[in-house]
Amino acid sequence: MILTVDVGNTRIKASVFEGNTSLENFVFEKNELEKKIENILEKYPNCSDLAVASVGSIEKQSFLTFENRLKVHFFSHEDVFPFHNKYATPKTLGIDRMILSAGATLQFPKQNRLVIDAGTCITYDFIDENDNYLGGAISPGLRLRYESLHNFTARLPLLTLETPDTYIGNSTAQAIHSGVVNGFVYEIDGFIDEYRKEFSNFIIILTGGDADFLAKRLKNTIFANSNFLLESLNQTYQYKIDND
Ligand SMILES: Nc1ncnc2c1ncn2[C@@H]1O[C@H](COP(=O)(O)OP(=O)(O)OP(=O)(O)O)[C@@H](O)[C@H]1O
Ligand SMILES: CC(C)(CO)[C@@H](O)C(=O)NCCC(=O)O
Ligand SMILES: [K+]
Repeated sequence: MILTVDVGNTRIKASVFEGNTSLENFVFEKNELEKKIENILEKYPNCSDLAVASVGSIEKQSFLTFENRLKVHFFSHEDVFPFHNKYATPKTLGIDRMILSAGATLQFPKQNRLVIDAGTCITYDFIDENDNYLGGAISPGLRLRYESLHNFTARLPLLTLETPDTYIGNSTAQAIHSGVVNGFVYEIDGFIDEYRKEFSNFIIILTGGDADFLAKRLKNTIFANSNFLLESLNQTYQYKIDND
């Protein structure tokens, strides 16, 4: 059994895998890390490996305490990945984007793939049918948009996610919901349309904390898999073991 841990910008997600099957998922805050992992290992004592991808502030050292019980692997740019990295600054490419791209490459061989992760940030990653990682985009996520409007203006309230009735918001609240939610949806549909102009065929993988909310609102039909990063982490770890 493999325990996979995704340290995101906001929260931590973990899953226990038996082969390719996820047995249970966990979500927790950064200050609970050690205690939560202890609990998971108590419940699943057959975990033999711990695979971590972190874009957050948590470093490798935080996982060293588990090394006497499990094989711990903290993913970095030094690892083997199943794609050719064409990013001009490969060392600064987020490890979450690398894991998502590895998962897309391994799960959907020999085709163009676009991965959209709607989390704290929205990230777009494109891997072509020859397994070249080309790059993509980074923009603010849904919650970050609500928070930025409030934090960087004098008068805008902090609102929580609500689906706007129309794109013509007729009050401050409706205008904000329209700007944030419709803007979010138009952006993603717009990017997909742009990729369609250049690549006739590609599969789209939508993941992240806002994936389910988004999937039903996009013009383009896409299947959401909010577990894709953890699944990819499990697969990239197996790939690493086979190719080291
Ligand atoms: N409890 C929650 N805390 C934070 N965001 C949440 C929560 N529940 C739903 N969300 C939604 O999920 C989005 C954040 O996604 P996610 O949880 O994937 O972020 P994350 O943990 O920071 O991971 P990453 O850094 O990989 O994006 C927010 O825009 C928000 O709308
Ligand atoms: C874009 C985020 C914040 C998304 O989690 C992360 O992938 C990151 O910190 N990336 C580094 C910059 C880059 O990917 O080019
Ligand atoms: K993200």
